[in-house]
Amino acid sequence: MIEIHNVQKAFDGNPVLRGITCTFETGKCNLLLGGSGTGKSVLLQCIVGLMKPDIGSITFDGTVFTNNKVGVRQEIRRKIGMLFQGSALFDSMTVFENTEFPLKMLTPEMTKEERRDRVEFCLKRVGLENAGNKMPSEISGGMKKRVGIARAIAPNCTYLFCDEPNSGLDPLTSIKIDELIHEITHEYNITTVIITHDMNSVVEIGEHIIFLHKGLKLWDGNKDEILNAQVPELKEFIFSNSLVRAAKRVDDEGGLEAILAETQPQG
Ligand SMILES: Nc1ncnc2c1ncn2[C@@H]1O[C@H](COP(=O)(O)OP(=O)(O)OP(=O)(O)O)[C@@H](O)[C@H]1O
Repeated sequence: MIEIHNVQKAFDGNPVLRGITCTFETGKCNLLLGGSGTGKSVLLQCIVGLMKPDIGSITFDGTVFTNNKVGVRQEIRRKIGMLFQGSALFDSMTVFENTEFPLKMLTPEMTKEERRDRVEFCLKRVGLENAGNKMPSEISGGMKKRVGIARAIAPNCTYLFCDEPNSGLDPLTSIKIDELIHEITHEYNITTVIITHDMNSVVEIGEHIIFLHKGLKLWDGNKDEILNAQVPELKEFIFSNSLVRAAKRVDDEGGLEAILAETQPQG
């Protein structure tokens, strides 16, 4: 479990995080949801230690990360896997080498054979058992995300952070990537945090959702509760999504058949 307590961050006097308190639960997909510029990436960077909050604390499974000794912070960092927005693969390395990279960095005690076994296991787990020799330029966007996931879990991460894992993917591939992240989270009991503004992900894998708006947490709950949330900013966010609007219209206007009948060309 990751506990965030009263985290505040400002740039040049402009507050971006205005006292965020929330928890990310173990073994669940925790979605950090919100529109552009609401502070999701800044919060993520504070959590993984790339940025320092001005005020507040961040605790990983009972160990305080903020302002703790370098050794303690490094130990926590080693348990963090990151799936970056653009996958961030090394173009000059094969899929196998990309996946092996964090093992070389973080677990120098592993032998070459142990690393190979682990990489092969992870690539198989994400459905890329035959792609190890390919270069990033030779694979699709969805495959790149899969390599990113394999690389993140290779060192047996306890915490997995995914920055907009669906960006640049078609809807079907997005669902598959969401499903994979969900399966892995449950299989290995990982605390997964996913930055998103994708309502499809909310519906598919939103086991715990934290809604940010202008640097404040305005709501948290799960996918079954979100459509009934009585927070105007959240409602506005949800219903700005065209699919949700369409679904609501189907509901309001007596089903899809009625809408289709109404929109059929006459004569
Ligand atoms: N290093 C920085 N220096 C100054 N301002 C920053 C910095 N990083 C972020 N900001 C500002 O903080 C605000 C929140 O940015 P952030 O990237 O966290 O938004 P976001 O919710 O992740 O948006 P998006 O979904 O568009 O990525 C923005 O106004 C941004 O310009």
